[in-house]
Amino acid sequence: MCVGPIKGALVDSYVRSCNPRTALELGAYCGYSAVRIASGMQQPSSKLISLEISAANVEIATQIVHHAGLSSKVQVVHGILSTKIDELKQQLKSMGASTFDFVFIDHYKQFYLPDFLLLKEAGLISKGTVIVADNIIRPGAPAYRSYMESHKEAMDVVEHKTWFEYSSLPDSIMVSTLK
Ligand SMILES: C[S@@+](CC[C@H](N)C(=O)[O-])C[C@H]1O[C@@H](n2cnc3c(N)ncnc32)[C@H](O)[C@@H]1O
Repeated sequence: MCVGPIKGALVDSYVRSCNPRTALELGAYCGYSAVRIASGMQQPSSKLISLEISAANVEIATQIVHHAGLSSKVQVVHGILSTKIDELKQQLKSMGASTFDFVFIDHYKQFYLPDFLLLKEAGLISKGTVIVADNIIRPGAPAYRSYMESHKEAMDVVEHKTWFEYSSLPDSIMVSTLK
């Protein structure tokens, strides 16, 4: 499911304050959050790369992005992070960058922590990178949450209590900024 309007507005506010030139999304689904994030990226030649495991979703998200007039800003890429590290490094290099300014994590919850650690190990995130992670409570990413809570010396961490998309059930979004 997509992040929805309530949490989407929170994500928007972080995109605005971070004003990223380079952004990465893990989990495109139908492209809803990609359109929201890219719409807030105001720097010239800014770019969002959205990784998606499902080929069918890649096709749908690409069409939605095109329909929103954002094809020059968003690339929906078929695959998973562990097989795309070199490609992402090349993409960043072509933009004169080496790390992502903003990351939205919204794919399978058990991949949150391993993929965050992979981004760190690969040097794709660095001081100042803002990492926004959805669904911390529901369905829940407990390993990611406890890692963030126990590494506050390396990151500024804020957990926003909110609601699971299109419901009144509790959820939270966690925002970590690398120190
Ligand atoms: C919650 S949806 C994403 C919603 C989207 N971010 C939005 O708000 O519009 C999760 C998506 O992650 C994809 N996914 C699951 N595991 C993945 C992985 N390891 N890498 C990339 N995408 C993955 C799923 O196919 C699904 O489309």
